Formats: sequence, C-alpha cells, structure tokens
Amino acid sequence: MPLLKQIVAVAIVDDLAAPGKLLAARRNRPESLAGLWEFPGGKVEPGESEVEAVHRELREELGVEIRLGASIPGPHPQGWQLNEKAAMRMWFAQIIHGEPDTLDGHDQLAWLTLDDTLNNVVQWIPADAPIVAACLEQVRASVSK
Ligand SMILES: Nc1nc2c([nH]c(=O)n2[C@H]2C[C@H](O)[C@@H](COP(=O)(O)OP(=O)(O)OP(=O)(O)O)O2)c(=O)[nH]1
Repeated sequence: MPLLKQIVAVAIVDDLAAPGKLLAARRNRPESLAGLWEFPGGKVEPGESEVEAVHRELREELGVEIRLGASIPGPHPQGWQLNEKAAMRMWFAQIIHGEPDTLDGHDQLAWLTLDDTLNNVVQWIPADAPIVAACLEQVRASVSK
C-alpha cells in the first residue's frame, strides 16, 4: 500500500515534439481550491493502474483522449507530494482526440505560454509551484538537446 493517496495528472502541451503551450484548468470545487489553477487529473481508483486512471480522468473532466509523453519525476517515490495525505504522478501529454471542455471539476481552461510567465499568469494551487517549474525546465532541456 502506498503511504499517500495517489493522484495522477498531466501537463497537456500543444505538441509533445515542440511544446509551446500548456493547458491549465481552473477548479470549481471544493471551496478551498475553487478558483485555483491545476493540472487536470484526479485520484487513482482501487483496481486501476495509474496510467488507466489518468486516461479516465481526462475523458471525464475534459472529454479528451490523450497520448502520454515523458513523465515529470518528482522528489517523492510517489511523485510530487501535495500535502500530508497525497502525492501526484505527472506526465506530459498531448490531445489526440476531442476538444477540451469543462465537463466536470473545472470552470475555465487556458492555454498558457511555456515561458517565465507560467508561474504567475494564473494562480496555481500552491503545491503545484515546483511542478510548474519542473515542467518548464524539462521543456527547455528537451528543446535545447
Ligand atoms: N488534479 C489535480 N489535483 C491536484 C493538483 N494539485 C493539488 O494539490 N491537487 C490536489 C487537489 C485534490 O485534493 C487532489 C486531487 O483530487 P481531485 O478532487 O482532483 O480528484 P478526483 O477528480 O478523483 O476527485 P472527485 O472530485 O471526483 O472526488 O489533489 C493538480 O495540479 N491537479
């Protein structure tokens, strides 16, 4: 049994081969997180793999099919620790089918430019700050290779 509740989420980019934009989503619940921006995703359900869960969540929340790219490894064995109870596994992803929509859990979506403005252009969930920074670093590292 993992110690922390496992969350899975994706940094959806416009093009995995040449990322320029990132899709962020604004939560509409619960009250403590409503209005804050995040990476779409959610909890892994019992009996489900992490990869199955992330595909299901993106179908449910945004109505899209995605292709996973590189993972975005965090410092914790379960990825990125969000709080005392949960950790989040992250991948880059690209939409392969569907137009992203606020079907469940969000009230706004935005394509943000992958540059130094990323951390401040919307108000992210505070726990996401190091993940936002890692995304940017990973994009820069891959582009400069
Ligand atoms: N999806 C997502 N969750 C995040 C991020 N940052 C962060 O602290 N969290 C937290 C918020 C929630 O406490 C938890 C994810 O749970 P959730 O409520 O999105 O999961 P879910 O869709 O399965 O839940 P439910 O509302 O259907 O019950 O992780 C993030 O960037 N993306």
